[in-house]
Amino acid sequence: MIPEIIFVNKQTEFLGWKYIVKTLTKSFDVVRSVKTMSQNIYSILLPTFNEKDNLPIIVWLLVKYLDQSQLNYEIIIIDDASPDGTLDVAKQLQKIYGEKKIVLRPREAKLGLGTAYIHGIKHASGNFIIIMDADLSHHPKFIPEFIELQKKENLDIVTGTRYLGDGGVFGWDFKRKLVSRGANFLSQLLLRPNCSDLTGSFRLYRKDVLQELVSRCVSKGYVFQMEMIVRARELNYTIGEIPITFVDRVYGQSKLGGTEIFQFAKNLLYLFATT
Ligand SMILES: Nc1nc2c(ncn2[C@@H]2O[C@H](COP(=O)(O)OP(=O)(O)O[C@H]3O[C@H](CO)[C@@H](O)[C@H](O)[C@@H]3O)[C@@H](O)[C@H]2O)c(=O)[nH]1
Ligand SMILES: [Mg+2]
Repeated sequence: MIPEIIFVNKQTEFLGWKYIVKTLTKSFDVVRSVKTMSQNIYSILLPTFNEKDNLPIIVWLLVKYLDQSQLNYEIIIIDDASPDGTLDVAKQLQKIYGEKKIVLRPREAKLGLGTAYIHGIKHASGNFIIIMDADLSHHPKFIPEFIELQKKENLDIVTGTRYLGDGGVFGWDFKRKLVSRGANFLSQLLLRPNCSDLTGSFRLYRKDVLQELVSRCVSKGYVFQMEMIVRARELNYTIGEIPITFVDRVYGQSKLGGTEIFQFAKNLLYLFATT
């Protein structure tokens, strides 16, 4: 009789512990998921046109640096019917990393960089948006720095700058450097935006701020970047700057041509006259 009672007691004791462990594990899970839910979500927009060789590398680097920083994120690829098969590569990446991490939002034709961003924003589920080039000119290692500055100063926008501190440009020929410097100099002179790199396109925005800016922007091409900062200043949004290194692409070609430069000059004068 006595050994039986001891056995029953031992069994209830064991079941009791099992119950406590189970309940604790459940509560930890709840705490963990509440913590993740309250975290920010970052939507990274990658516009692509003929980037089949660059896309796998940039995605790998993004996953590496964002996972390392334990961030919640999604990568939205906006491909404009690239003839080199970029979309097929993007589909393979989606199979590898999953549909939650890699979101595909292709378009039927090459409709321009500015509208590619607008298209991406419509499908973004994050409360912060990161805009960057897909050709490895913008290194994902800078993203955690953008986020840290945004959090520290509670900023609306953080923009990468090639023209402050340790920032710089590598691999461009003299002509391209002149175009970039010239565009920045003229914009600074005419618009006085109080931002050192107006034409750069590596940026972090609060989503609602970006939506507001986009609704006020008239530019469609590369000049879109400059207009966003000018409009942000108009609306008194706060902007921080992080020095970045911009390295010219290894694979493929730049899509910036004479038409884009002409558009830039036209829109610069328009902004000068209207703001
Ligand atoms: N979807 C889509 N993507 C495009 C298009 N045009 C360009 N892209 C993508 O946009 C990114 C930048 O294009 P590049 O052609 O590599 O630009 P860049 O000459 O290197 O110019 C860079 O520097 C300029 C400042 O000096 C920036 O103004 C510009 O945004 C970009 O960062 C790349 O990922 C490219 O595939 C388009 O029409 N549609
Ligand atoms: Mg480029």
